[in-house]
Amino acid sequence: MTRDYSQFLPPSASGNLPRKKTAQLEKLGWKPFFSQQLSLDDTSHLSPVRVTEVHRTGLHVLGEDIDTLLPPGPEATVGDWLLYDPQHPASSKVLERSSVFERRAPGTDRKRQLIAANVDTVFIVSSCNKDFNIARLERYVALAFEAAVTPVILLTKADLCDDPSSYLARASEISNRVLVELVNALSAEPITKLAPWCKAGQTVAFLGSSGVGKSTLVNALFRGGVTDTAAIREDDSKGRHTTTRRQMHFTPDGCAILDTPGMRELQLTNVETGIADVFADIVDLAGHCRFRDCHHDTEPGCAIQAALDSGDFDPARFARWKKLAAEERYNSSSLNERKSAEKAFQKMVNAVQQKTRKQKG
Ligand SMILES: Nc1nc2c(ncn2[C@@H]2O[C@H](COP(=O)(O)OP(=O)(O)OP(=O)(O)O)[C@@H](O)[C@H]2O)c(=O)[nH]1
Ligand SMILES: [Zn+2]
Repeated sequence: MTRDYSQFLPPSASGNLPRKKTAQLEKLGWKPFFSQQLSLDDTSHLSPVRVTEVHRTGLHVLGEDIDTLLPPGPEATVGDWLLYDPQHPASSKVLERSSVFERRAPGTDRKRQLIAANVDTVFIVSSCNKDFNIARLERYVALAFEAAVTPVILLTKADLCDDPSSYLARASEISNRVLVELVNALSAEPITKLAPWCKAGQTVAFLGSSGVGKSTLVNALFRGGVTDTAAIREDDSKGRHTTTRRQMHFTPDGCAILDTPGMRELQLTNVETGIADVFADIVDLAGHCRFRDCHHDTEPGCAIQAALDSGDFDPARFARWKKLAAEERYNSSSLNERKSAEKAFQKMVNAVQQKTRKQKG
């Protein structure tokens, strides 16, 4: 009798899927990270599929010879990988994500909203003009770090600027973990400059303010031939027409570009570790302050104040870190926490006003 020992062996990079199947999935962005999550039992009756669009009526998924709409059920977003169960499509399992962009919904319960999953690289786009803002770039880099996505900063409109190298120098100081590229998005440059991150099987996304050139860059990657960006009209469950945009496109090079409305509106919430990564040097220093809850203002034994005094530290960068960290605390706090903070503040204002009145009277 031949025994099957395979279940005792560590999962292989290609998992338990046949080579032909893997090759098809790799075009959609399949990686060893996902195959390693599959058991033999899974692959016997389930198929990996990737979510390319989220509709009110369900999830549009692509896989090996699969192009279908799953009914609502799995808590998934664009870019997610699911194990499609043809018998019970609504209970298809979501595979663990290699990265995820998410945000907290406004309101009391602050429910988590998934924006995009399994993105490999995010291009943070700004222009060599008055759009350029270090604080904003730092915020986007923190978001990327928090999502576990590699950020690359692209500075567009280099062709319209007299001294692009000064912008390059300033952006390069943000973090030694982030590469910065100058680019003229209207030329052929994007194809060559972005090529290292836009290979077949890679998934990329773009972040940046309006007008910085995101669409122009995407168009360049499609060699001007984006065919499926146009709005698609579909019927929702009540037979009404709704307009949606295709949210994942594949370039001629086979790179997936993830473009969801949510990505464009991303705010800074729950990015505490991302901020700590961007400002790792400051966080390191703060660890040397005498008090664990040091505010780095006037406390004795403050390592940050000492570094600022000695001129080792850029005070503007320190100020940006303080602002970003405070904003993050505010955005991530619950509505109740905010209300009680506002109440406490109002109480203090009232007390001060009363005291002033008494002094006057
Ligand atoms: N000269 C020059 N013009 C550029 C460059 N990048 C973008 N533009 C122009 O800037 C304008 C805005 O570019 P878009 O690509 O629409 O900007 P966007 O970031 O997609 O903007 P939203 O769609 O509002 O988010 C367009 O007129 C582009 O032609 C560049 O590198 N050089
Ligand atoms: Zn301190």
